[in-house]
Amino acid sequence: MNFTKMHGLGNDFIVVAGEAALPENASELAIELCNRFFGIGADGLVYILPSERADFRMRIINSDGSEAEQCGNAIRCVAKYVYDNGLIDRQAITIETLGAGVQQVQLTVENGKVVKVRVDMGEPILEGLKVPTTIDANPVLNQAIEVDGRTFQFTAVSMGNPHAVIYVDDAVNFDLNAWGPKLEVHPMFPRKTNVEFVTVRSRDYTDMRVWERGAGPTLACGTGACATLVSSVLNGFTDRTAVVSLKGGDLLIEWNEADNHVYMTGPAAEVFRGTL
Ligand SMILES: N[C@H](CCC[C@H](N)C(=O)O)C(=O)O
Repeated sequence: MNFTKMHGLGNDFIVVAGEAALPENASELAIELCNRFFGIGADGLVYILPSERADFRMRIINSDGSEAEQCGNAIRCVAKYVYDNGLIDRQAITIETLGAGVQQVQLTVENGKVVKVRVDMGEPILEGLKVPTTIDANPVLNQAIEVDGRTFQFTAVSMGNPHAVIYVDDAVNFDLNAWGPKLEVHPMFPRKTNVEFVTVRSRDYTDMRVWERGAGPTLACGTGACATLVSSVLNGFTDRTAVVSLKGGDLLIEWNEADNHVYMTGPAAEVFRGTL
């Protein structure tokens, strides 16, 4: 099996193209290959598959073997892969995902290689029961949630996958490992959740650190950055276009008022290729 190791702001993936469909053992493969000691090491295993509705289809399996509906950093890596490897020669392409259907993707190319990708991440889902959470509200804003005697307040946003956005005084130094795993599996989230800890710095700049569902602490989360921007607009903290600054780098996120779509712009990189 040939693979390409890629990342979006340090959120890293094993990318596999050429399969006609998701292999039966994709979940076990993801657990084995994403292991950073006994395998290749990555946050997820990504398959580029044929699509009847788009140029390509992406399916992403977290390092714990669970399939996610959507992955912002991975979709930028897929876009780079297909252009750099000559599978497509257009700079406006479409990629289908489980959670957001057919997505428009715009490539920026320098010296024949993709250096930046702008992705239409679709419309945010704000109805609490559809995120899903157990809270019947639309939207779920500043919902109290208690874990181990500490009460947080979260705003719920789905980008196809569930996110709980929590505002804290110092996201950069927040103890992610202490609280992330407990919130991820809280019963308020029937399909678990990604958790974003956010500090708003200005109307167009936020710091965010993420504990990902099925992957743990990652250096960046594209859908999490989209959820952070949407939540920050809903709470009146930022304008509709802002930088979400992650441990691995910055993403530019826009929640377009006219079409209600969220647009994410950021880099994608290839690190190495290999054969298993
Ligand atoms: N762990 C996430 C999937 C990957 C999302 C993240 N890596 C991104 O860039 O959006 C989930 O289970 O919903």
